[in-house]
Amino acid sequence: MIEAQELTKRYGGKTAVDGVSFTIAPGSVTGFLGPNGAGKSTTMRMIMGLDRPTSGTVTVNGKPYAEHRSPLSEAGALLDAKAVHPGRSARFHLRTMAATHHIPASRVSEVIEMTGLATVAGKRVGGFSLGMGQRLGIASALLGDPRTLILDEPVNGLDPEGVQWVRRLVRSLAEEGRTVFLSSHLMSEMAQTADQLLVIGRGRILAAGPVQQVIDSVSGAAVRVRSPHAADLAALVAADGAVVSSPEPGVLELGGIDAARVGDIACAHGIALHELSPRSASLEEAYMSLTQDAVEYRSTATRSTAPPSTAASKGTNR
Ligand SMILES: Nc1ncnc2c1ncn2[C@@H]1O[C@H](COP(=O)(O)OP(=O)(O)OP(=O)(O)O)[C@@H](O)[C@H]1O
Repeated sequence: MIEAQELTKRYGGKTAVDGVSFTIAPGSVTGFLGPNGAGKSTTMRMIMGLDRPTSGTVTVNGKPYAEHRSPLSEAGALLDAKAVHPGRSARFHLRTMAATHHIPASRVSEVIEMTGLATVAGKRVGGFSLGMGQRLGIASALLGDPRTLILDEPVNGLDPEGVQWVRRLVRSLAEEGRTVFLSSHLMSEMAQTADQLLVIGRGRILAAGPVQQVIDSVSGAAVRVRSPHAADLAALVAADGAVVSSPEPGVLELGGIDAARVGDIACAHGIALHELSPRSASLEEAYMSLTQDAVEYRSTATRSTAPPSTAASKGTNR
């Protein structure tokens, strides 16, 4: 369990995290989403006691992380996969961590197996690919068999098999009752992996809750209907409070009403329906809509009409 109360972090004049309060519950995977610079890494570092809050508090399993007697069994984190001495082997790195935290060496072998590092565990970390570095970071996070896992971009650099592996791993850790809090920029991945979402923009919480609830809160439930009597139906559902639009003759797109209510109204008035489909936005659409005012670094549009030699205009960061 992670609990933040009015958590704030300022760097000079820059407010990276601005009075956020949230609870990350055990037994589920909570996805942490937000544009570049939104404050995700800063929040995660404060949870792990690596950055001191300017004000507010954050606890892990009931206490500030640094106050736990065996912190690695309370929370394990992957925050910066590159933060390992490049001259050390993966096994040496994990053994050193284990020795300083009274974790048995047998656990080092276990996490090496769990993370698929067995064939490279004796090699220098400096020669690792991005994906191997991520696996080592996840192995380090798992070393203390922690009740809470905090993973910043864990699938970054992993191949599709690795991405699936992370998904299965975090799901099974949550099913064991652990708290799993992870960030990712891959919306499709998040939609498949997370149960809950916390969306942050410019240091503030934009949305929080179960994935579908967050999507519906942004896009609203919508229903598509096809009927030979679309105009009659439009008048009836509008009188019931629905927002009606008609993208083509005979087709209605309705907001503010659910499919069951539309079906009941049509039935009560003897109106035939040829299609009645609830529609939901994708997580990506909901995310874009939620964060549109909170994006700090926006790409310029690529001009599709430019000749091939100039069409590859690069997104520029402000
Ligand atoms: N040590 C620091 N000193 C000054 N400013 C910082 C520092 N760390 C972060 N910031 C600023 O705080 C804001 C939040 O940064 P943070 O790294 O937490 O965002 P993020 O959501 O993790 O972004 P990304 O998705 O790009 O990793 C940014 O504007 C960043 O430039």
